[in-house]
Amino acid sequence: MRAVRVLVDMDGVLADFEGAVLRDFGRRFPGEPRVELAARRGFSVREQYRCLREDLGAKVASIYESPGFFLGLDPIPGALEAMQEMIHMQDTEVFICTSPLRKYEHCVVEKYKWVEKHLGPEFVERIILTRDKTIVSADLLFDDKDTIRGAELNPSWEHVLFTCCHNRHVQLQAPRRRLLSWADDWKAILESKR
Ligand SMILES: Cc1cn([C@H]2C[C@H](O)[C@@H](COP(=O)(O)O)O2)c(=O)[nH]c1=O
Ligand SMILES: [Mg+2]
Repeated sequence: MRAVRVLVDMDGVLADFEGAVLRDFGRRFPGEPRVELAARRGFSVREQYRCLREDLGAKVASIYESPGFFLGLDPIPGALEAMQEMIHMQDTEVFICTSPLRKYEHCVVEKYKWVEKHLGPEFVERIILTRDKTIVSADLLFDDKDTIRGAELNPSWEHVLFTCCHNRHVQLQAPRRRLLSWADDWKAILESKR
């Protein structure tokens, strides 16, 4: 039997990017309005803050571009346990597939450090860093970004939308599927590809 190859996104799926943005923004700019997680809409936190007030876009970007931001992200509940289970499953190949910021100085090295710290060296070997996930070949991609586009118009993977504050209101067209959290039945989704 051929192995099922699974790509797991990092921000919003393994690491709590949104929670840390909100927390650090409140600390750094206590007098400024914030977008609570329940009010988040759309993938880009920068765009939503910019719509709130023009200058807030740059302010929120300064949060996630700061040294220490990516390394300090909390794991999403259940993510680390699910990844450890997945890597030991028979006929299963798991990779972490994540996009760096354009302003990559701290982000790239801190993503590697985060994986080593929380998941260990065997997962560092399994990091795929790319701004175009469509050209990576796999059966499944768990990702919180509702629309994933790139050079390949027909990616080999099925994109399973991982529920996050910014996408919970997105209505998926059949046959698209969601994983509501790591407590949801991710194993059944893997099985459906065997
Ligand atoms: C503005 C903005 C940027 N990001 C960043 C964080 C990561 O570097 C990538 C997302 O990577 P993923 O592999 O697609 O999770 O973009 C973000 O996540 N949200 C934002 O609002
Ligand atoms: Mg993501």
